[in-house]
Amino acid sequence: MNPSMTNLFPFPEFNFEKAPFLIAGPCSAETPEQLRATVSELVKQNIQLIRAGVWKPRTRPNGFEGIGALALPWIESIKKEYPVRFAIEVAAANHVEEALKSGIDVLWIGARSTVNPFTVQEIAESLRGVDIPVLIKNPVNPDLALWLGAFERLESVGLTRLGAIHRGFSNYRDTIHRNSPMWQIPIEFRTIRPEIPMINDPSHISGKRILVPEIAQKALDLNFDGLMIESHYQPDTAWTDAAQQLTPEALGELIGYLKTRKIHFEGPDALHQLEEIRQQIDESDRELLEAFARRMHLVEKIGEYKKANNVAAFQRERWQEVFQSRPEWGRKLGLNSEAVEEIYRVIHQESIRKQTEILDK
Ligand SMILES: O=C(O)C(=O)C[C@]1(C(=O)O)C=C[C@@H](O)C=C1
Repeated sequence: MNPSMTNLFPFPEFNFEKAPFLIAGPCSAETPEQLRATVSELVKQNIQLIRAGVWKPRTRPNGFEGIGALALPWIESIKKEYPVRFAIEVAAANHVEEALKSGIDVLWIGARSTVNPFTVQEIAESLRGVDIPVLIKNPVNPDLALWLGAFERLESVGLTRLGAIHRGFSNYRDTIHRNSPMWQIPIEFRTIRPEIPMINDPSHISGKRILVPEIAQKALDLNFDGLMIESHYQPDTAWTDAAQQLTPEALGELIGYLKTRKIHFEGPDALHQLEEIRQQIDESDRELLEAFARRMHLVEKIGEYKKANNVAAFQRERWQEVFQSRPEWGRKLGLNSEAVEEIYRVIHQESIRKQTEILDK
């Protein structure tokens, strides 16, 4: 368990030992009955932090845009009945004001707000001097700097209890996922800000309940600190995101079979073996780089030859030949041909950079 989770959620009753830490609840608060029924079932699954959308940013107008502040008294009364805390989304200063007045425990900034520095700044200003956990979803577009920038804006007004939510990135057309996970972005985020807990939202990435388990498991394989999963007592009747919500019972089953991973290897034998394999990796990386340097040397040689003969750096036909054959060579060696393609894209970029440098010298 990441110790910074206890800093993020300084609630003594929260049980972080029972990994993964879960936030669950309906996409939207719809009616007092729906919210109460969902919470009463989630409590049976040991959920301690309930999510519920109160103000809903919708892509198109005239849809259900959330109950708004009218749902806040429902939350207050449910909190008196059940041992739960609530997290809601805020997208403007007046949302923050209403949420704080109603004793909401945790706020989150949605993907459509993170994308807009004015909105994030407005929310930050409205939170100056307030000590409350705030979770920041990744922006809808795959822009790591924008995501990091939102944290900096909240930190600059003195907020210290911050967490990140990875909810995936928008697609132009429908793909298998509603939002592409682009796992490398949260990985890079955690390399830069390792102290910030990272929560995965498999519901918004998958968009379909059937895909929620594999995304949730992948997040745990990557050692995410928690999961935020949409759950509704009658998902098929949900007013928003009906396809991706799980019943509390299905959520309980999912929790039962998700596997959490240890952060590190344990015991001298395991460590010794790991060390040995890592030494072999160091060795093959050296060989790889030597091969790359040899290749670049040949590319430079062709570059000089191109300069002497006044020939363009980019040679489409030869490049197509290389680009088509190498993934196939890789595949025969048991490698993932898409990864080989990716590597050759980068290699070609570097060849072109080097040769244009030579041509323009
Ligand atoms: O074959 C060439 O002309 C090269 O310069 C080598 C190379 C490569 O990296 O393989 C680089 C640039 C060209 O567009 C095609 C291929």
